[in-house]
Amino acid sequence: KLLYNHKGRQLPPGPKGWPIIGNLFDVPSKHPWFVYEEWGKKYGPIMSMNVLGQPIIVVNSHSIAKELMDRRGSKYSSRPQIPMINLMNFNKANMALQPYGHEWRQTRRVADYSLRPSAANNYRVMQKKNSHRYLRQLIEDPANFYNHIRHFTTAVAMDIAYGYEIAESDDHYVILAETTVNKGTAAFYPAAFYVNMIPWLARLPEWLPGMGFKKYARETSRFVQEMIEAPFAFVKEQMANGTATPSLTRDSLLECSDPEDEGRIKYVAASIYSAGADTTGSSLNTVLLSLATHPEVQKKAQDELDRVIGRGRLPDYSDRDKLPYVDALFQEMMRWRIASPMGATRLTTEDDVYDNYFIPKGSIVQLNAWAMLHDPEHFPEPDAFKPERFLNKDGKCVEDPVLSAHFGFGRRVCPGRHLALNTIWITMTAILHCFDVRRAKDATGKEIDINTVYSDNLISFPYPFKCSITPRDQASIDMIKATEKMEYI
Ligand code: HEM
Repeated sequence: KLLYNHKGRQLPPGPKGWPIIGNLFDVPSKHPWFVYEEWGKKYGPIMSMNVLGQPIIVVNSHSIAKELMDRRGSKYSSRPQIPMINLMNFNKANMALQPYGHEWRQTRRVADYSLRPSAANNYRVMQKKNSHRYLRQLIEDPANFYNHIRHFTTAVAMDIAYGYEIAESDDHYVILAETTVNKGTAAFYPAAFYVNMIPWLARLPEWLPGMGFKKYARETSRFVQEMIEAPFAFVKEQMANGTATPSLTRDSLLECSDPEDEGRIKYVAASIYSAGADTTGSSLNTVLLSLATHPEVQKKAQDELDRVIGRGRLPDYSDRDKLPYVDALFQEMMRWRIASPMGATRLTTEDDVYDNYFIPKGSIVQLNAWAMLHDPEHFPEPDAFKPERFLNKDGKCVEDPVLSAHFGFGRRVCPGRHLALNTIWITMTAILHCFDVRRAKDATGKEIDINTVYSDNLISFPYPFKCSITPRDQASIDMIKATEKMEYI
């Protein structure tokens, strides 16, 4: 019934399923982006599966994703609703989970306005300040880089959202946000809770045996509530006292005329941490991993920085146009390893036909950003790390539109992308300027291998790895130490 519909048209090709269960056992349990990339060679750039009657469409091609998500956005912009996530109210803490419709449009209006490029640029000073603190931490305790990155991305998210400066450790809001987001992401997978696969279980009373998930959801929803409300109340209190510092919450509240926008501002502010901290953190890990595994690329970028900036100061955003190789390296890093290789899942809200294939209303659509950014036709030798692929014959860095796949498509494209790119660029450039990042060595002096395959969590991270991060020279130490007394205006 599902395979042939809408005037006898067929769904896109895909693995042959079984009666009733369909492709239940074909759904990849590990690294789906690799599996779908491989399937693409057999079935083509758009594929389908049917799991217990649920159509799943997988798109490996950038141009097809653009056609469907950009040009036919009204049909492809909703999100599947995950029962446990909604029971926990976690959908209220991350607008990426909101279904398409009037309320999403209103929330998105607030997000787009407050995170637009010119607004994002206002946060550059704060991003620079936090990136400088990270550099100081790398001098003092380089082995702990993973924790420093966590602290850094949380600090940026809380500062942008609420103008709140987090404590060095054991910060109440940070613990709250981390605990909530960890509980939320753990509940995403179909197998995490039975109710995700059998939604009507949610309608049964909590006292019945096997209903423990309802109690868990009720308890977790209290964390979610506090994560959303507590920092928001902090800003309002500061505004009442006249002590609020600039933040997305303060600035949006000052400008908002529609009283209903207050709830939307709260939603967007909470989404900054839940959608922005780990994704940016993954990319900051990629900075270190890609440099440690490609010393020759690192050297070329350092030579350019030394030539353009010299050894007397740290790089700044205004230097960007003069650093084509560094920029090409930045683009290659964002192509080579991806924080969210399968993007965020979509749900279709109307029937559609693409290239004579039928795509029914209610289909889950997965956009394989990994396959798009590793398409050998577009990026020859896709797993090689080659910044040169973005340089033209005059040595200028050329922005490739396919790279946007990293941040999604169309109406639901990541609204935080300008902020994220600003954080990553300023940090990557300062690390290149001040540190040599290398593979760590074992007790015998042999280099320790680094696994460049990332985890298959919702947000994909490198598996824990070791690298050596040492200041390039005394000038590097001086430049970083000088930031302690720097005035940020
Ligand atoms: C390297 C960092 C980041 C990556 C790779 C990333 C990636 C993505 C992707 C792939 C989507 C889904 C887009 C789609 O459905 O087509 C998304 C959505 C979203 N991102 Fe980001 N993101 C990053 C950083 C951020 C930051 C810093 C923020 C907040 C300031 C943010 C806020 C959001 C929000 C709110 C959504 C949901 C948009 C909606 O559903 O309408 N992201 N992001």
